[in-house]
Amino acid sequence: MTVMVPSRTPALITPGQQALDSALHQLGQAAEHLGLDEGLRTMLATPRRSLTVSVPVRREDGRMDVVQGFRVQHNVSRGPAKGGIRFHPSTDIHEVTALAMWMTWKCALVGIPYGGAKGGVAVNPAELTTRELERLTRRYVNEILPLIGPEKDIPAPDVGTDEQTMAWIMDTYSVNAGYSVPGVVTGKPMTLGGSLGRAGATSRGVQIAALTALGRSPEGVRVAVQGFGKVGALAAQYLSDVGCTVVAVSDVGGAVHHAGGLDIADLRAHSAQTGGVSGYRHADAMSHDELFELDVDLLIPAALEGVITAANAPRVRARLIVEGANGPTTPEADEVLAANGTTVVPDILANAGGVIVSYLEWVQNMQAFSWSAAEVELKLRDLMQGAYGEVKSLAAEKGLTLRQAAHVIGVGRVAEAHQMRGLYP
Ligand SMILES: NC(=O)C1=CN([C@@H]2O[C@H](COP(=O)(O)OP(=O)(O)OC[C@H]3O[C@@H](n4cnc5c(N)ncnc54)[C@H](OP(=O)(O)O)[C@@H]3O)[C@@H](O)[C@H]2O)C=CC1
Ligand SMILES: O=C(O)CCC(=O)C(=O)O
Repeated sequence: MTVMVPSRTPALITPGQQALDSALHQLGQAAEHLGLDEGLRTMLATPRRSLTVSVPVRREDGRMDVVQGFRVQHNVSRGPAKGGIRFHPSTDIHEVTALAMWMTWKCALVGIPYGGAKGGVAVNPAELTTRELERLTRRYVNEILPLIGPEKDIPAPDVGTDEQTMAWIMDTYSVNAGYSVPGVVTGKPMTLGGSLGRAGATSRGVQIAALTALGRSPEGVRVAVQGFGKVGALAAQYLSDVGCTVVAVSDVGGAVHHAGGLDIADLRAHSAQTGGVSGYRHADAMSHDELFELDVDLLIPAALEGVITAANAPRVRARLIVEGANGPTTPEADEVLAANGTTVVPDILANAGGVIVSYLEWVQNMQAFSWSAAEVELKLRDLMQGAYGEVKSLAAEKGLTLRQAAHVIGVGRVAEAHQMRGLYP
């Protein structure tokens, strides 16, 4: 594909700005391929609504901390805004904007009737007690209350949040409404209207994407996973369950490696007991950087953005990368990987299982109805495999990478929605 893309800033300041720069670069490439006019490109590059809030949080010792929170609705042309809420100390408005933009293309790519959003609070949840976290979550929700709602903008879990956080969000919104509104948030506990299959949905989608991309028996396929949270740990588990050999995983505290394969269920139990993978007795410690350079067949980044860069991409030996995380590969790294013949299944396709089952949860909530685990799994599989097939065909037809093809499809569908709704009143 011949591309004219926005010039890239060499000296970037925050990881969030770097993520937004990557997202804009990817949009620029897709817009060029689609021949979108300047006005439409600007609309698609610009979030519809961005809210920055100050969130006071009363600490157990009586101290008052004030942290920043964000909710960005990137696009709502295809339906209500949808996307997770992240609690992480380095979150900023730029990162949340990039993540919201990726949600827009992701929902369009897999054909679910949503726009894209994301939220974040610049806080380290590991440093707060449960009571402090609850107070923080409720106050943040009160601050973003005018934006969210089951027909407007539906949050979900992301880094540092979980189904307990979603339960507090649902309760805070419902108390304000005066009645229970389960459809305001997805990724809820089952008892509050959660869906069977949502907890493992992103990882199940990663597994489906990985097995489809491999196109051969998973038996003996060697895997390394960066990030051992909600997405990474279950992706490792599901791949191990079908015969892959997961040789290394990492979390913030370190990486562990065992060439003969890790017992993922046992390692998950160790991590739950000790707070991390480090110190697991059936594996050796290795550095975070070494994990990316292991001689494996499949590498799954499942933590944060910008971890595969121009600096380490030349040393990546995996032939296949399946992006559990959002934005783990920079555009410069993409070029290196493509030149080296490494296939990258991009985030907006590979990790779409989460938002797909969130959509199914929301549909169930809106109809006060529930599907069985098997029904949810079937619908997830259909949507994932359908999207994968479309991306692969377009990539082959036009000579694009899977990321370029996925963006052309996602951006193209959103552009079409804008055009049909009438761009220039
Ligand atoms: N949850 C979901 O449904 C979806 C999530 N995603 C994306 O998947 C990624 C992970 O999200 P999720 O699993 O929910 O988040 P979690 O908070 O559950 O887990 C994040 C994991 O990443 C680890 N981590 C953070 N920084 C590093 C690092 N520098 N090196 C190694 N490990 C690191 C954390 O370690 P520690 O535990 O030690 O802090 C933790 O194990 C994010 O990019 C998210 O946007 C995408 C689609 C849906
Ligand atoms: O489940 C959802 O609604 C969104 C999940 C998410 O934040 C993501 O796909 O990045």
